[in-house]
Amino acid sequence: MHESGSELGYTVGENSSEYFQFVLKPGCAIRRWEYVEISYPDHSIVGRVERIASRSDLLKDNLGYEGVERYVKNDINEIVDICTGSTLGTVENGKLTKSRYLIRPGTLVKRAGVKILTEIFNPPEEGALNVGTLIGREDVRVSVNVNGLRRHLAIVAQTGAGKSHSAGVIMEELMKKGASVIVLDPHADYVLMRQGEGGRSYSPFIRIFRTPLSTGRYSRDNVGIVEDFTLRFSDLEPDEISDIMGIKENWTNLRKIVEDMHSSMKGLKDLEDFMMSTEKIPPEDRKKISARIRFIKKIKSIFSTRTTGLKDYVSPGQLSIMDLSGMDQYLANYFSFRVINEIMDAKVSYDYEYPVFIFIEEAHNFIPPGTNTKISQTIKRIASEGRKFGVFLVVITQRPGKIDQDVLSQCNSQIILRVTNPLDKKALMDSAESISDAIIEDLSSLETGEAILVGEFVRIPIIAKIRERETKEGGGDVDIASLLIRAREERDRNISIEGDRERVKNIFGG
Ligand SMILES: Nc1ncnc2c1ncn2[C@@H]1O[C@H](COP(=O)(O)OP(=O)(O)OP(=O)(O)O)[C@@H](O)[C@H]1O
Repeated sequence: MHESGSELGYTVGENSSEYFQFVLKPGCAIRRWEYVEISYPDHSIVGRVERIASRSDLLKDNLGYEGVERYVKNDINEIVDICTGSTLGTVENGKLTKSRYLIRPGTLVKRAGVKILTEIFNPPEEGALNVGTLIGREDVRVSVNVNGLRRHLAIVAQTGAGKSHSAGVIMEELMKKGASVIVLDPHADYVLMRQGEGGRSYSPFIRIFRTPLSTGRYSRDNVGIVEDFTLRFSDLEPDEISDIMGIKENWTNLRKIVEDMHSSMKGLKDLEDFMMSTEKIPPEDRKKISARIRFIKKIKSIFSTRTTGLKDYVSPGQLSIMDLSGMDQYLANYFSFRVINEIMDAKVSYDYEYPVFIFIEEAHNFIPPGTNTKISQTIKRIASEGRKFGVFLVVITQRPGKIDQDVLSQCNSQIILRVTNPLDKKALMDSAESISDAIIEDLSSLETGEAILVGEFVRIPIIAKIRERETKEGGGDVDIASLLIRAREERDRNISIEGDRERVKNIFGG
């Protein structure tokens, strides 16, 4: 790392309050996105290097190899390195404001110091969530402000770029602050969070719920205590029974039959009663509903003597992970709807005082554009009204182009990791004014774990390296090479066992 505060060069040519360019001091190395500082007696202007170019007026492209070699061998060096920077703002009395000062040619540019960068990117605020460090400046921590999550957060990137990792970091920080957090986890990416050295300190605050229908990507031995998310049949409305039976919302005939069966039931109304009630409906209806009845019988393990409720999964400082792995999407939708609808009801009626954060992994599967399912309606409602009641979304997706655009544009803060697909870039660009052309251009060149943070939770767009996780990750990339070594070893073991058997057979016969 280069010394902070060291001289880098002087401004040249035309400069403005937004952009400036400087000629680099010989021997100085600089990288794109590095932070620089122009100091005046009463304020400092902080900028970021956006472009680096090197120019020679002598070494023209028509010179030919020998010509260039002659200059180089005679040490004729008149190469000029020009850096173009954009101003991030002016720091005056420790406060960052938009820069309106003129930068004149011939002004000294220095590498930005730790102090000034820390003032900007990691201000000492109660609501600061520590998410990582500045790219190229591991000595400068970056935090985002929890109050900026008031208008929801989107975490967007192509697969493998670090969405779940980043979401886990935000969850850890929220737990430190005592937030109530719910995670809808269709691929069991978060169920190992209680494991590992760091995870153990969080484990008293993490509960994992799994419906008996979730296949569970990791066994209970790996995950530890997992609580069943169950339903008591008698707590269900006819509409919910239809949802569970996989009867679509517009299949009104079948829904009506379920309603008739439900209203013909007497007494306890458990699943057995419900199935018996097919006897009380006309034979043609019985025929129509028979396949769905067979289906609900197959999934009867989700029913129990108790419905898992709000008090189980919402509590101050608790992170509740809903492991939905292996479930059909419509059942995942039903359970997710149940959970977030109950949260919204409790918040609207002021039954739960504290803010609740709902993380939705693979959000494009819950709210694809143009759908009007109960889960999508509820998510849309939270996106537009949640902030009034203290319910905040963290929407995680690899397909910003394949998610309801209203919900995406209600997410006023965004963590964007590597994205290369042009359609997804366009969707991002359309979703927020704060995402400029320059940001979109940079998205393809981000490394795994590098992110652009934009919107209400930061003062200015930041390019950061998201910090290491303290809790254990699930669902990371598999190391194919080491797995193949194990596969070869197993194959060779099998071959040698076979060989031994063969030899024994030859010695003893048969
Ligand atoms: N900031 C980071 N620091 C270190 N490693 C990281 C970071 N971000 C991601 N990784 C690693 O990169 C791999 C992919 O990350 P992750 O699973 O979070 O990606 P993803 O975008 O959620 O992928 P998918 O869409 O497939 O779920 C993981 O092995 C993870 O540990």
